[in-house]
Amino acid sequence: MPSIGRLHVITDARPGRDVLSVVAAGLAVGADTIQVRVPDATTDREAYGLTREILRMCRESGATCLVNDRLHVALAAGADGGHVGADDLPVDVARKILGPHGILGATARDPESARRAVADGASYLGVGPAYATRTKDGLPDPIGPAGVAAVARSVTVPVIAIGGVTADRVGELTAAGAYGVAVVGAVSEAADPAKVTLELREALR
Ligand SMILES: Cc1ncc(COP(=O)(O)OP(=O)(O)O)c(N)n1
Ligand SMILES: Cc1ncsc1CCOP(=O)(O)O
Ligand SMILES: [Mg+2]
Repeated sequence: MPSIGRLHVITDARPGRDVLSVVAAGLAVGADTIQVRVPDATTDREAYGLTREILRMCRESGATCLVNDRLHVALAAGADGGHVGADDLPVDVARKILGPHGILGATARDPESARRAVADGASYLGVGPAYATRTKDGLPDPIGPAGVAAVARSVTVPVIAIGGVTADRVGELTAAGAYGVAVVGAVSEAADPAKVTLELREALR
């Protein structure tokens, strides 16, 4: 049975990123969950192919493979689940599609939406943006560790903090009640993605 994991490396959907080499580097040093997140312009055919390759890498490493937004691709590829936010299928509908055993992440930034997402079938919550981030445009203001704590107090499912996460910030996020973290830029922008992933892994101990 795949686990939700504590160190989620999310593929960088920005142009010019070497996604597979970053995934390989992260898996080699302990990333326990990979989330496949692609540009909106990516075709389903391309998303499926990428997911199948990343799933193969995850199976070799014993890591969990999730797909962002496109649950049909997750199902078609045989991934372990998916992640939905405000612009994606509603959580209750996503749960119906994934079935009772799939891992379903949902984005939440306050206790009310967090409780609703869990009631609707979320297995874990992606909570943030915890800090400012350049990776995704149009986000609301960061909620900080205090905002993560408010959500973590309100639910019993794992909280994965996301948004501007770096190794030096992991301690305050786990102290706030986060079970784990999700990272894009700190790993994908690193000269040595494996080194940064290892630092994140160590910070989660
Ligand atoms: C672990 C995790 N948390 C939050 C998100 C954000 O998902 P969403 O709000 O659907 O935004 P997009 O990622 O689809 O742009 C996530 N992907 N993973
Ligand atoms: C997809 C998403 N949702 C909230 S923040 C974010 C991007 C996180 O990227 P980074 O780890 O580089 O801040
Ligand atoms: Mg989404």
